[in-house]
Amino acid sequence: MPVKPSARAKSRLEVDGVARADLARAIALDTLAAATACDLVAQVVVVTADGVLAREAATIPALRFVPEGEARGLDAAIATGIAAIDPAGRMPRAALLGDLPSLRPDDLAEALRQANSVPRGVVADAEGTGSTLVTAATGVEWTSAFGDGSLARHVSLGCAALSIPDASTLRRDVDTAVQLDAARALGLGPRTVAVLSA
Ligand SMILES: Nc1nc2c(ncn2[C@@H]2O[C@H](COP(=O)(O)OP(=O)(O)OP(=O)(O)O)[C@@H](O)[C@H]2O)c(=O)[nH]1
Ligand SMILES: C[C@H](OP(=O)(O)O)C(=O)O
Repeated sequence: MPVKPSARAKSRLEVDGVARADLARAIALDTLAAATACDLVAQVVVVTADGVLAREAATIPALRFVPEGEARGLDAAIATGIAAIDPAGRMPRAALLGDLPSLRPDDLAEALRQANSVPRGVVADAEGTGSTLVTAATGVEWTSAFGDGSLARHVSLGCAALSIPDASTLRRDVDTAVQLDAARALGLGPRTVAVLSA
């Protein structure tokens, strides 16, 4: 999971009375907590340069932090994480965006179960244009092309679009206040709720 330093993250997320960096970090922490609670996940690896996030995540079990180093941008950060844990592709790997504050472990498990039967997989975001999860099976070289309109790019890289319900919490990434409202309707994680109600 790539996580941008909170001071620079979620530039489009304006919520009255809430510090954007605190909200961005809480969203990332809720996403991390859900991923670590997923039965099909052996290890969650976070690639970040955000030291505060690393400290606050100390209460979440079994996380591994990889420094971002010289890598620049989302795909480079993911590639750094993959290289740190499994450069030869000896196990199935997945990149999960860190801005899914409603994520439920079972929704991630459903996608990973489906991913087991394809060489590469992708989960579309709720709008149907971006991506929230990209997977690669054992022995398949890692590649990702996140960013605006990434779903089509991932499909052209050979990722099968996984069949995940529209309302799955795995599809609800949050960049704007409108998307945060949509996430709230699915049920936000406790850290995000705490920041919003402080
Ligand atoms: N480590 C790392 N993570 C990134 C980087 N860019 C984006 N991410 C993470 O990738 C996920 C999706 O990020 P975006 O929605 O594209 O970026 P954002 O900064 O959160 O939001 P915007 O300001 O709206 O672009 C989030 O978990 C981000 O924290 C990066 O350069 N490095
Ligand atoms: C990263 C990007 O999503 P965003 O969060 O920028 O909408 C994507 O869909 O690949």
